[in-house]
Amino acid sequence: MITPPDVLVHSEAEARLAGLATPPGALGRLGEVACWFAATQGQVPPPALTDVRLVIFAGDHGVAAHGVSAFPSEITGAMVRLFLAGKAGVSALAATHDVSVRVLDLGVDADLADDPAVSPDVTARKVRRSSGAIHLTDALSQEEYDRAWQAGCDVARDEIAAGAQLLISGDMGIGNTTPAAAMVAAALGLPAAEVTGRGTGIDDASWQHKVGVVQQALDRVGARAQDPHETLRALSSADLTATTAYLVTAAEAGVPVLLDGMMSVACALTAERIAPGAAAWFAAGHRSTEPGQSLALEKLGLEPLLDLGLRLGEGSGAVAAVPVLRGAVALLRDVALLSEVMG
Ligand SMILES: Cc1cc2ncn([C@H]3O[C@H](COP(=O)(O)O)[C@@H](O)[C@H]3O)c2cc1C
Ligand SMILES: O=C(O)c1cccnc1
Repeated sequence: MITPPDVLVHSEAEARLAGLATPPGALGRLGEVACWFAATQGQVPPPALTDVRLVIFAGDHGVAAHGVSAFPSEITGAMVRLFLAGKAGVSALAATHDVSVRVLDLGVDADLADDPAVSPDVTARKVRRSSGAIHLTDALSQEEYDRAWQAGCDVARDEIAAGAQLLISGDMGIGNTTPAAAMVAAALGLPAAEVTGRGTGIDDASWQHKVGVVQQALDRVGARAQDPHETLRALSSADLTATTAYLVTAAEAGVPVLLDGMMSVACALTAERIAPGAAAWFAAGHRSTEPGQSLALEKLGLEPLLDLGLRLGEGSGAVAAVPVLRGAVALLRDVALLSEVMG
């Protein structure tokens, strides 16, 4: 069981919120998320939110070759290069909101280590080239699983040691909404049709096919999906396993996480299965268009800060929510108390 954020500090934060020179409740969800952040920092008023770190977990998925995505796997490696060049969607948001970006290749099909523009720390923890096609075979061997898990733990510890006040997980991997859907179905005991979305934008016929693939994966794994580690090994991938380990490690270390879309939240749901109580350290950045993401958030008891119709991934929805959280923290820190104003 994970130790939750400090309950006494949370009450103290609520008392300060109630005393601010604002009508009671006027700050709505901003007030709630500010109190949550204060509790994670163990301090009222909380420190200003300055050090926010995004780690993008990249990897390819064997299932992508089976008609589940609108795009080919070659995009994954190309996007990793674009993150490193600071030119992807999430790069623009992260630069605007002062969020650092680190990219980790756990299982990209392309051999990025050959590229002089890719620094060795990006590829140092690579587990394999492309995880297994989950409807036909387990995503990872036990040995690969252990290495992916360790990589996620290590990168979280690294970012925490470097001063992270808040962590974000991002994803890059064509086809990854398929394993993420399988992870949510396994956790919630739901059929594939309820959790499967359109990912990069597939048509009706491809969606029907994708539902069949997710269901085939669930049927193949059977009762093994009752175990969260087996769920990851059989139904996820190197990148999603590392993401889950990163989230568990953050919660164990008492560092809060702002969750992103389908992949981030599927991993958060799995992290909660592995380490009950972990979700108390998570806040939801945004609501994605993937149905499985909303179902998983509901199960975790998390209400997203933003609902913008985003379906990009990369950590973009969480990074877009950083200024909202920063503003909430500033309100709890910097607004005068009504008692002071009234003398
Ligand atoms: C150019 C491009 C950039 C992306 N950035 C994130 N994704 C997102 O889309 C993919 C998941 O959707 P699906 O399961 O349908 O393949 C992942 O790579 C995810 O990170 C992208 C996808 C594309 C095409
Ligand atoms: O929910 C997401 O993050 C998402 C949705 C579609 C494609 N890529 C990511």
